[in-house]
Amino acid sequence: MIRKIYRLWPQRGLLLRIWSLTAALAVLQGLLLGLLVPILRALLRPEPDFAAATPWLVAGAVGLVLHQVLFVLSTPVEFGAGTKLAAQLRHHLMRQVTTLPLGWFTTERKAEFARTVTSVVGTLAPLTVLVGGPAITGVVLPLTVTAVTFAVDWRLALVLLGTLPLAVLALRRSRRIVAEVSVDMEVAGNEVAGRTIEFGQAQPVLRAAGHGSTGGARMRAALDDHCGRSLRALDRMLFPDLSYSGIVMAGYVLVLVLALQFLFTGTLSAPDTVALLVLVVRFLESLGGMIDHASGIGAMDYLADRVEEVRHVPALPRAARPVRRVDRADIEFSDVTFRYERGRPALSGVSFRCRPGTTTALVGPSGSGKTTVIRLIARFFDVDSGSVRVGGVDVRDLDHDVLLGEIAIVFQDVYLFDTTIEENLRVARPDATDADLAAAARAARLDEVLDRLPDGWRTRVGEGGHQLSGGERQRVSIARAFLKRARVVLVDEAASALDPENESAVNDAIAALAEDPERTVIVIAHRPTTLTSADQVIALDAGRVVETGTPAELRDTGGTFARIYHQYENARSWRISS
Ligand SMILES: Nc1ncnc2c1ncn2[C@@H]1O[C@H](COP(=O)(O)OP(=O)(O)OP(=O)(O)O)[C@@H](O)[C@H]1O
Repeated sequence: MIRKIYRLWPQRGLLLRIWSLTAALAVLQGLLLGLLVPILRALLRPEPDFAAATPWLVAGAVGLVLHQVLFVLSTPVEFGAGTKLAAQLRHHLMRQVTTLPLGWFTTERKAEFARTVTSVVGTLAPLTVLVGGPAITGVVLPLTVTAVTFAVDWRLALVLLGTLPLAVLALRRSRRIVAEVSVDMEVAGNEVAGRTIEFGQAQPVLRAAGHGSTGGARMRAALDDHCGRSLRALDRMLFPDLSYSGIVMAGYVLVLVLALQFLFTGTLSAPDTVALLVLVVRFLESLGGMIDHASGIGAMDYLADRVEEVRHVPALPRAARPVRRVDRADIEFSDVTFRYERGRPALSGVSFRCRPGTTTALVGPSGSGKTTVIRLIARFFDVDSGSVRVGGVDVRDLDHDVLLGEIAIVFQDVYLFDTTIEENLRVARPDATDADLAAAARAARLDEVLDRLPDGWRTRVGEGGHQLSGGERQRVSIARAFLKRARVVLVDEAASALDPENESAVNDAIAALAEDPERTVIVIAHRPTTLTSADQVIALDAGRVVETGTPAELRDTGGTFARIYHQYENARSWRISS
């Protein structure tokens, strides 16, 4: 356990200092107790021999001072150590996720990662100090006492030594059960949290149905389940707790009986018996105290596994000698096949080429693989076979930062940081001048939005950008692409209807992006205007390219493109007439 936690931490200096001070204090305590043997031997006789006891008493006094000094030294090291350790691990995890494939960041994993960085690390770090320390004492002190006992009476030392593995086995069992129970309780806790949110949101419905104060059945079921699981958890932990205490107690009784028997048979002197009984009490006390920390140790085990899960996600493989320059921004798929973790291949044998200065429209029914094409260009994932090339270089051989520096992605659900519009644009190029910002805003038709907002560039957009409409957020995103001077722009056009002003602004902005002869634009197209203005259309179906050509060539073929084009046209005329 201690080794597992130790390996988990990126910087081990602080942990090492805390734990070595704790271990040193435990060894010193055991040795100080051991001094009782020569002291009692010298003093507990018909004629006490103070001269013989004096060096041991002096050694004891020096040992006590040393103990106090170590204790004073360890206090400031431990003070705030939990917070420092949490910060170290959090920084490490944050660095680690920047190396992961972007495809790893699904909604569930993002939530899980947020929980790991906040609550899991926040609980684990203080536990390593509050529980890790006593756990080390609980092992080191009994071992030191056993070693001292060996020097006095090997028979009793063997009994102590025999108690240790039995106690460790019982403790392990208890720890395993705590870990299992923790998972169970977390599932029940998440269910209660989910039902509580639902309960809050469903208040109008519940009240309309006359259940406002009594609550919904699902909420009650979740609470009952949580209560039931808690009681079962307590039941499950009771037996291992009792068996551990039983083993420790049996060890104590056995040593007591044997010590008295050795005393009365004359094989153990009275002073040694007294000293050994004191040692044994301390041995059992610190060993017995471990059960109080069993749940803490079990929790540490479980939390450490959760952190390990994130730490062991394989990073994107990096080329040994990555290419750091791309001359042209053309994109080429050669016989690409790709499958997500589960399911059938999302793309099979896909080949196409997009030249700089052109716009390519990707079309196809839902699930045909359009988004996957975009993800593979930005190397969210690596292909299973074939290759994706940007500027003639396989994206796996390109330096990842260079690749991402060339690409701008305009998602449907653009995420904006909870700060000003200006800061949100500067993410694309932190050293941009005001003139650069203004030019990018003009090209993306964001300037019209800024003119309307009372605080202009300094308008805060709210969490995720919710203070702006979908079309306005897309304009911010397109402005970022201009500012970044990205030579590859990948756009996922909003599938849902934008208001006419936003729609025409976003259309114009995408068209303006395509005017740069060095830029390659690929759009997942959902609007007839985008489809007709594209230089090339690639129609996908079930992960395969089924048509490639210009819009004019494909419009009257009766194929996938023609069908989708007419559907979009019909939807648009329906919207206009309704
Ligand atoms: N993260 C994922 N994990 C597993 N399967 C996925 C994932 N993303 C997409 N898929 C599957 O891959 C296939 C292609 O999906 P993709 O999102 O590329 O299609 P699409 O044409 O963009 O669809 P839509 O128009 O609905 O967005 C689908 O069968 C989809 O279910």
